[in-house]
Amino acid sequence: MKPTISPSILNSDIGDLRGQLRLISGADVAHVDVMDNHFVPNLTWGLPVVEACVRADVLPVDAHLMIEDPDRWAPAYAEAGCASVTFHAEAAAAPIRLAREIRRLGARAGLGLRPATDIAPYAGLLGEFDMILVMTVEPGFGGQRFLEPMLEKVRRTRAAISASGLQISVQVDGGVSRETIERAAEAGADNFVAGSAVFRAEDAAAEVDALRALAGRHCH
Ligand SMILES: O=C(CO)[C@@H](O)[C@H](O)COP(=O)(O)O
Ligand SMILES: [Co+2]
Repeated sequence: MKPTISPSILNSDIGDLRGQLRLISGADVAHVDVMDNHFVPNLTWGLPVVEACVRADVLPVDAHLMIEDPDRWAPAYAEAGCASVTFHAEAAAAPIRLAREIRRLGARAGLGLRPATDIAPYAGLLGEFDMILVMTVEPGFGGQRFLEPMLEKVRRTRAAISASGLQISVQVDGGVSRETIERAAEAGADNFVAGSAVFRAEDAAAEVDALRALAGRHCH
């Protein structure tokens, strides 16, 4: 699979949302983190800001919902025009029904896994999803250190997908940088969320290109 780079706008200057999205227009997708201060101990924004990202029409929008009760809230993000909507396995009451609803509304469905959540119980559900998100930090904040033990989970996730014969993306999110992206790609990830690595770089566009090139050495 060709590597795709999804900068997270979590730590960008969102007072200038459109400008920040233009800065990363050479990326593949804009990753937008929705946090509700319940599922994670942090609060960001909700549907209006995500709609503004979609309306800016710079990049497809990947909504990462770190919220309780995604069964209730996630469909609205698909209706808003997000290219993909990821909800967390730990929070969903009816993940299959929710994934089908997201797809019916025209978005790709993603299943997010906290570091402590294994892929094995969800292996039978892979066909319901377009993307599996392996969190490589504890969700809630940008700028954290990449959790190396998650590489093993990325490997097992990719192996389960290969065994199923399906074409499903493996996304890694958290601490992805020039230092870590190659190991994540080698383990089987093909979609890379990078927040601080991109927005703290002097040249965000060049950083996106550099990350893509490094991942491309390992993605097939
Ligand atoms: O979902 C999250 C955090 O919970 C991420 O999308 C972060 O925003 C990524 O930021 P960096 O770790 O790349 O700084
Ligand atoms: Co995220």
